[in-house]
Formats: sequence, C-alpha cells, structure tokens
Amino acid sequence: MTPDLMEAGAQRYEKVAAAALQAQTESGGRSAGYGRVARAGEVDTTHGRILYLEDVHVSFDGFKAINGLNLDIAPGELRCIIGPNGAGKTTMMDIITGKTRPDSGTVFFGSTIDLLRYREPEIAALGIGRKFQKPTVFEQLSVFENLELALATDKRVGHSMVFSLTGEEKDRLAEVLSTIHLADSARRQAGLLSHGQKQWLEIGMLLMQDPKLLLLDEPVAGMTDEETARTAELFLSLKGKHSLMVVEHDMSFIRAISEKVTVLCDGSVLAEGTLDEVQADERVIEVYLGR
Ligand SMILES: Nc1ncnc2c1ncn2[C@@H]1O[C@H](COP(=O)(O)OP(=O)(O)OP(=O)(O)O)[C@@H](O)[C@H]1O
Repeated sequence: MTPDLMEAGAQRYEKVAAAALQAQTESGGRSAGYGRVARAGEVDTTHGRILYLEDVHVSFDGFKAINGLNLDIAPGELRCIIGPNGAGKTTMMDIITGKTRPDSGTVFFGSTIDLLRYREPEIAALGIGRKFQKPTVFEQLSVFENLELALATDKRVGHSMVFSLTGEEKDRLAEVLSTIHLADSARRQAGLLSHGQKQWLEIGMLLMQDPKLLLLDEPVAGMTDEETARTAELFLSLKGKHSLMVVEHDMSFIRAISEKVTVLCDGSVLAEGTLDEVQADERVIEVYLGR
C-alpha cells in the first residue's frame, strides 16, 4: 500500500463519516425521532440490532439467488450461518458489504444507516470488516508491519511511509497481537507463517480498524484441528466487543462457537435457533445435514 493510497483512505473515511451523519439526519428524520443526536460514524443500536435485512431480493439472469431474506444481528452477537452450496451465503455478504446491489429490500447498519446508499469502500469505512476465505496479507512484511499498515489506512499519515504510532496505538497493536496469538511472531515475515497464522493475521488487520461488525467467510477452511480450536477461542474472545457473522461448513467449529445459528436455503432463512434445534429440524436435515 502506498502513502497516496493511505492518504486517500483517510480522506475517504472522513467523507464517509460526514455522509453518514447527513444520511442519518436526512432519513425521514429517523435519528431526530429517537430524540438523540447521532454522531458522525456512530452506529445507533438502541433498537437492539446492529444489522437488519428485510425482504431482500437479488436475481442473476432471472435466477433468484436471494429471495425474501430477513435477518437481524444483535450488537456483540456471534451469529453462525450455515446452508447448502448455492444457498446465498456469499451473496448475502456481498449485499451487506456493497459488492452486490439488491433488486429490492432493506439493509440497515444499526437503526439509521441505510447501507444501500453506500459503496463498498464506504461501507468498510463505516465499520463493517470482511474476511474472505483466502488470506491476503503482505507476505514480504513482518506481522508487526502488516498490523501497522492496517492501522495506517484509516488515519492521516501524510506522504511518508515513516509514521510513528501513538502510545495508544502501540497498546492496541500489542493487544491485537496477543488476541490473534501472534505476540511471539511479531517480527516474523508474514509469508513464513502457517495458513492458520496468516488467517489470524488478516483478522488482526481487520481488528486494527476496530470494526463494529465482522463478516467471516469459511474462516477455518484448510486449518489443522489445533488451529481450528484456537480460532474458536479467538472468535469467542471477540464476541461482545464486536458483532460477528461467520459462514462455515465445519460443524464441530460451529458447535464450539455458536449460540444462534441461521440456516439459509434457496436465498432465504430456512431455520434459526441453537445448533441442537436446527440439527433436529427435519427440513434442515433434508436440505443440508442429511446429505
Ligand atoms: N454474479 C453471479 N451471477 C450469476 N449467478 C450467481 C452470481 N453470484 C452467485 N450466483 C448464484 O447464486 C446462487 C447463490 O450463490 P452463493 O455463492 O451466494 O451461495 P453460497 O451459499 O455462498 O454457496 P457456497 O457454500 O457454495 O459458497 C448460486 O446458485 C450461484 O451460482
């Protein structure tokens, strides 16, 4: 990442925060209606939801990939999403992050931020981080430098690669290193890490930007059993501080982390409940678990 890009990122963040404030006050007076002044970039979760999707539809060449999807996530919740191939899980994440525009429906971040008004980079700047299946870290840089750079994307660093971290930022970096189990590998080149460690580093890079909502697509695919168990610990430690939406096929991992599980099928919610509840649901067994 170049200093120019970082500068652009910082400017974009400021613009998005200002636009969010404007959108909140323009949105039918909703924020004013709640009798509180919304601050730029603040997500209003007073109604108990950080994410809210209602009756969302998306068709690709006539094929209904998302078909009347309703879903909401509470602040600090760790929600697992399961479902057969082609159920619409990735498409749902694409909609939330602005990669795909729905044909119709409502997608809100908190009570006041209408995500359909924003583009992909703006949504990231609003506080929705997304982790794709394949890790994408800067292989030539150290673990520490990767985290440092992730921090630099949302702050003004001027036109120099050399910038000094404030005491608070150093503390945050140390805390993230410890959270992602890489405190002993801070100086290690990222390219030399194991697959699981690279995944944790990428999650750490997202955490440096302090996202309110994290979307994680098959985070334990390709991990060893030990790495999978440590990832479960990691996610449980993030719950409460962040909201997480985790798409996974690994049922033992789901069992280790889940409270509420949503089963998607044919672009809408087939079942929702504890893992035991959805595993006992005949419809879920038929379309997914019983295969
Ligand atoms: N850009 C696109 N153009 C056409 N069809 C698409 C497009 N994106 C997704 N689809 C189709 O929409 C359906 C839902 O796909 P999606 O990738 O969201 O499912 P998924 O639940 O994530 O599946 P998997 O578990 O295999 O990743 C699939 O039938 C897919 O082929």
